[in-house]
Amino acid sequence: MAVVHVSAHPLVRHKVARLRAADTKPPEFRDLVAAISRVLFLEATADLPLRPVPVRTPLADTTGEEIAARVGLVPVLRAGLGMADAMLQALPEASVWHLGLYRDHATLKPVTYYNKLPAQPDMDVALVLDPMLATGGSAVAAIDILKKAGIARVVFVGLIAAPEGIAALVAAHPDVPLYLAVRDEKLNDIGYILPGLGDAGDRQFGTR
Ligand SMILES: O=P(O)(O)OC[C@H]1O[C@H](OP(=O)(O)OP(=O)(O)O)[C@H](O)[C@@H]1O
Ligand SMILES: O=c1cc[nH]c(=O)[nH]1
Ligand SMILES: [Mg+2]
Repeated sequence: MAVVHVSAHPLVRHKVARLRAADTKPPEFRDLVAAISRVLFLEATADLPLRPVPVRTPLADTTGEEIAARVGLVPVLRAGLGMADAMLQALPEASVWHLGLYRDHATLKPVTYYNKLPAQPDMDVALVLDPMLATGGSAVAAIDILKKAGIARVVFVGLIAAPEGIAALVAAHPDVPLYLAVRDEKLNDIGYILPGLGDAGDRQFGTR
């Protein structure tokens, strides 16, 4: 059964309120996406393995630790881009694999238009990044692609999730843990999350 982790961090709750507000303009919206993503990244990577590493301080030799897992960040275009930038600042050694998916407005089904996964991905864990988990179709499709490419360990990190999307993702990929900023109430009749924040891609990049 999948682990569904909804952040209890006060900073996340504080920032999500501003993220939702209709009067938040793209520059502030992008800053908020980055700030929330940094907290979620820490929560989603708290169990990464470490290995010992020798360190010479100005005074003595000692043993430190370094992250032993190869981490891939997989932003789902467009809206996942801001999340990946924030996480890459925290872990610059991570690889970034871009996946282009958009949701067809009529069918609500995901359409894949770009895939920059390496031919032989050699990552230990891939974090799929998408601010919005609505019907779950896009997240399920992104994870299908990663698993077909041979990635054994996948984690989903999102900002706002509808119960319908969580259920669809857990049903399709029960081995994939979810790290979320907030679980919302429901989808409206055209597949948008309520109360949500509108279209996360448009709000980050000023397109409408
Ligand atoms: O759970 P789902 O029902 O699949 O919906 C969620 C998807 O919709 C949004 O992308 P969108 O299609 O708006 O593309 P964009 O990021 O380019 O705006 C969002 O960023 C997710 O990828
Ligand atoms: O509410 C929603 C649903 C899908 N995609 C978004 O950007 N927002
Ligand atoms: Mg969009």
